Amino acid sequence: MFLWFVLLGFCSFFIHLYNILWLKPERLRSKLRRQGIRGPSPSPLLGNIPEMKRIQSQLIKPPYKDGFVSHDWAHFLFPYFNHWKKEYGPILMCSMGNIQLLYVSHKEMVKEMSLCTSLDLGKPTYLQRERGPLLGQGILTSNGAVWAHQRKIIAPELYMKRVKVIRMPSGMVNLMVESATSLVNSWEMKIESDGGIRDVRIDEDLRSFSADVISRACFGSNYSSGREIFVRLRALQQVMSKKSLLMGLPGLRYLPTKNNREIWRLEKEIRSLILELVKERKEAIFERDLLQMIIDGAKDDERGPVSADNFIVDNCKNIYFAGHETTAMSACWTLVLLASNPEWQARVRAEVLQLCGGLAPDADMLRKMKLLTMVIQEAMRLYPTVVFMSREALEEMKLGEIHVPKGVNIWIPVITLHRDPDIWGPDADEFNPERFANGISGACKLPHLYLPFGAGPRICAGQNLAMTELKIILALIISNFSLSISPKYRHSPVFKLVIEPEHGVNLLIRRVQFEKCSLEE
Ligand code: HEM
Repeated sequence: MFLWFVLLGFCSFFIHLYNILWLKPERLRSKLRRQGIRGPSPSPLLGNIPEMKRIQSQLIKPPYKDGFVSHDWAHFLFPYFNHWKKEYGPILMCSMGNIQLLYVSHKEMVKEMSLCTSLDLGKPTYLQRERGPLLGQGILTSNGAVWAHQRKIIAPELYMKRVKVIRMPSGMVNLMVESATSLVNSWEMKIESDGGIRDVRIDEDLRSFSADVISRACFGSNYSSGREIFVRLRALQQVMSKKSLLMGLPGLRYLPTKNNREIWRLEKEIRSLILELVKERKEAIFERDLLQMIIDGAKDDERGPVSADNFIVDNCKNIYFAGHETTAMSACWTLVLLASNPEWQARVRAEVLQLCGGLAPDADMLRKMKLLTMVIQEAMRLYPTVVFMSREALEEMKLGEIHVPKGVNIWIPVITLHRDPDIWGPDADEFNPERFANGISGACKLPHLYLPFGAGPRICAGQNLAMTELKIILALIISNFSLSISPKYRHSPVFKLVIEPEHGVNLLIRRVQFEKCSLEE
């Protein structure tokens, strides 16, 4: 009898595995196939992961040339998609483990998706499973009513009018200027001690700046404790990015591998640090910053105290993840572009100095920085930190001419769309901020395909805060220093959940001989 039950248990387990690993994805594929959508044949357990690895390994990267920044990097990151696109067209299907993907670079369909407001088109559910330790069930990964509740709490806090006067005594702009000024001062000290010019590794400094800003926006007076959390979140992101290509493999995250044990440790530490902060809050004076909004929002969550804690922890982690690396890396790529384009550097510097006249930028000056805005927009076109816009059909739905079955993931390759000569013209691969002189709609034929902040109801909630932060740090750097590419710099953008410089960014930095533009006393 016992043996019979064991045998039955084994059989049900294998039938279940067979169902989730092969039958279910195959059903989705056959529904797509019947509509004429094609793609590479998947293997049962890994889908197309082995072929992805094979194509990637066959790719020969051109050798580095000192000081040379080529923008032709996108196809080195995901060569398999380009390879398959040539064979199967702009809408193709493929699988990562048991995740069934629809890769869509078809312009009309991307437009349809950007405009789709249905809650049936949500964030991929695998994100909660696979990136759980980093993102949990916060605003970035949740769907339906849970997401709508989180968006209602978080998004209004990040709107422009709030960014200008956000609840800290001196306002968010001044706080950002304070953080940016301390970075400028630290570079100045380094340069002086080196006799007027210094080779500086800028990416870590920009990460610290961005961490500082977001800690202050989120945690107000507790921002130094917030930074402790950041250090661990960054470490968690690094560990988790190591396994991103295997993400579709079921059960992998439960194995006590070295990586997973590190992930679990960091996750636990982050959780207790955030909850400690919340506890301190309850005992201290009431403060109206983003953390307080999230704590108040958690009270409306009717799923009990454990869920309220998860609500707070997950959303704090989400704000960190959403706003930290993205902003730091966007600033980094913009500086690389300015350093390798001295003409634009001089034009932006002249604009900032003319508008600021040696003073710290305020909201009004920032609004008038047209050239700087154009440069940032062009940098985010060539180096979008988030390279795919991803969605899942949470119910069967029609997008364009395609009936997308429930459970199919849709990936829109932002990098490919941002380089398409049909959209941007023959100089699509070149740095030319002039194209944004008349805004995004003047820059290209299909403005809804410019997606650095995503699109639709899930568009980046922090884009105003991000643009303000970028303008402040870049204005202060460019008005105080002149930049050129260091011989140490090797241009190699890589994907680690966002697009990062593989070997960091080294720039040669000199003081410019103008009046210093810093925080006004
Ligand atoms: C240059 C910097 C930034 C870039 C490039 C960026 C980009 C993005 C992108 C592409 C998305 C996904 C949109 C989609 O799937 O359609 C997103 C979502 C989001 N971002 Fe940003 N982001 C930046 C900075 C920030 C900052 C500073 C914050 C907050 C402090 C923030 C908060 C969010 C939130 C909360 C979401 C989730 C929105 C939702 O799902 O409802 N982002 N961001």
